[in-house]
Amino acid sequence: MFIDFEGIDGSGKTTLSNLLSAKLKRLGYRVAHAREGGELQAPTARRVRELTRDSRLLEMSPRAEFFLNLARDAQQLDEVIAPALSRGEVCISDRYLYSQLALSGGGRGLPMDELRPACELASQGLWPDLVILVDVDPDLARLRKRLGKLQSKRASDGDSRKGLAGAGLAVRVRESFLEMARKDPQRWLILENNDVPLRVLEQRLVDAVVARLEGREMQVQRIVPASNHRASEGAITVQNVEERFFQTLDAVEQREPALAAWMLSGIPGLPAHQRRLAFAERFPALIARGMNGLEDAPAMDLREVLADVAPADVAFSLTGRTGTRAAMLRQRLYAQAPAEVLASLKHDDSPQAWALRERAMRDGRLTEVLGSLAGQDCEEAWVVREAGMQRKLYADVARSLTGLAGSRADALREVLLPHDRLAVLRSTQGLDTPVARGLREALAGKALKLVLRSVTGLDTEEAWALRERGAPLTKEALDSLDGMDDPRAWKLRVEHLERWPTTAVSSLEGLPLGPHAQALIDRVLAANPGKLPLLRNAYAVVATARTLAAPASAPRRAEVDAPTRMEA
Ligand SMILES: Nc1ncnc2c1ncn2[C@@H]1O[C@H](COP(=O)(O)OP(=O)(O)OP(=O)(O)O)[C@@H](O)[C@H]1O
Ligand SMILES: Cc1cn([C@H]2C[C@H](O)[C@@H](COP(=O)(O)O)O2)c(=O)[nH]c1=O
Repeated sequence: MFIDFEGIDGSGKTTLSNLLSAKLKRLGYRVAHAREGGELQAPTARRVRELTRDSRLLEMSPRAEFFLNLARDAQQLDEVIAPALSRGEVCISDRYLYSQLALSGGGRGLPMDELRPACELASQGLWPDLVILVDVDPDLARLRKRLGKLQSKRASDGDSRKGLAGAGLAVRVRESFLEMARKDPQRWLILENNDVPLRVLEQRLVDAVVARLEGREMQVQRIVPASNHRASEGAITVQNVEERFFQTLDAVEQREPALAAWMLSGIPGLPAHQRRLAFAERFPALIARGMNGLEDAPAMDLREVLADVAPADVAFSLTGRTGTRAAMLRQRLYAQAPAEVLASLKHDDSPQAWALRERAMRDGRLTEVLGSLAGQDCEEAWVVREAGMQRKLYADVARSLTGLAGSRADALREVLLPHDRLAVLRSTQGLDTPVARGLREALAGKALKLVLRSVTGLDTEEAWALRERGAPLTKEALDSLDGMDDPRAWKLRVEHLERWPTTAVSSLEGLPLGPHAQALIDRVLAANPGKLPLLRNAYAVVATARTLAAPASAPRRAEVDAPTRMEA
């Protein structure tokens, strides 16, 4: 029997397919997993995968990507899946040709009718007996994926081609999977993975698969394990969002405690701080990292407490923090976490910041010093950039130009472009310079997410045109409105709030809670009950607005543009 797992990135395919494989083996079945532990078993397929993920290949066309992905699946089929099936084993696959239909058809917009015959050829007529669609809210999938990477200390995908189109791609891919499942109910089983502990899901999955293996008919096409969300509790509104957020957090803590700790990231105010204290011993690194953007004294106290157990995360959380306590903490952390300490100095031109940079240069940490230079236009900074160019540290030099306007910076960007276009694009965040505009125009079709990020907060005709073009496709168009009160910002939020509800709300962060903002939040919450990332963002907006409105003596949030949202 051939069992395939499908679903968007971060939906839980790898986790659940591995759990199923292990359990079936324990039950005595002979099982082959074609992507054991997440690694494609065929070496050729692994090489093809590297190619499709390489972000330098920005010109890779949707058709070329499709055929490469077919090649990967054909190789897995010929080398791993077909032989296992012919040995009479149960063969489990983590993605198969349906992924290519969903990505290239649903995601990239190629005509499905033209894709299917090519998939048929690649499959040689061999299609799974059972497809498990692990279905999840795309916002939650991104959160879990990010959290998983933080906890396993794996590097983020960074510039993998995968992220470049923006988060909207996963939304379209998910819709495409659901459509395929709807049309082929005998083959597809949908397993909902939003608010259920993994062990419960695993059991339901094993029961369903064993029923199939024993020739018993499956009774259902969608497995929706009992959820903690109780509609009977009434609507969530701005008025009760604090109470409902913390109630929900309690429930999340029961099933995914690390996620609960991470959901507190960047939320100002005493109630969130008290919950951080309660989580700090169990998840020091997550709690420390999640204080990025918080400027109040209790947050600084907690950083000092966590400094020895989670030095890198505490250092990261100091980004944008100035003042004596932040400077002393950096001094203390430098020996254990020099890269993070230096990265936290972006836009800091204080004497203490320069003293640390000089120390790091003496220690031979050129790369890290370059990472600390965003926004610095003094001669010392240009000397370091020159040293970076001599060492061919092109991406790091580009990073050092982040947010820096002017002809000198643009001239260096021109030099860097042939080496690393995405790094240069990233450096144009918030800039309205000729190079920034030219690059955005050239890359909007290839790296829409980064292009939209680079116009965050920009109030130019070019930025508005890009947002209007991007908003139907991906949520990052609304991210780029963060804290903007312009009528065009409101229009975009309202027009696209059904598609990007979580982001329509988070983009209000930093704005006062006027009637317009309250009405939007209430409307989005009412339309999306039980959507966890949305509830978190709604509470973050409300808590931030309350903090900003509080008298100056009360604990306050950082600057309005500080990153208080969760990194996802
Ligand atoms: N129900 C759940 N409870 C807790 N954690 C979960 C749950 N489902 C998934 N996760 C976590 O979410 C993260 C993503 O899961 P996983 O890697 O299995 O997804 P995937 O679909 O294989 O993603 P990708 O296609 O990007 O490799 C993992 O860290 C996993 O542990
Ligand atoms: C670039 C890109 C790809 N996908 C899909 C298409 C492929 O089948 C898989 C490859 O991913 P994996 O990490 O090897 O499982 O993902 C996608 O969904 N989004 C993208 O941007």
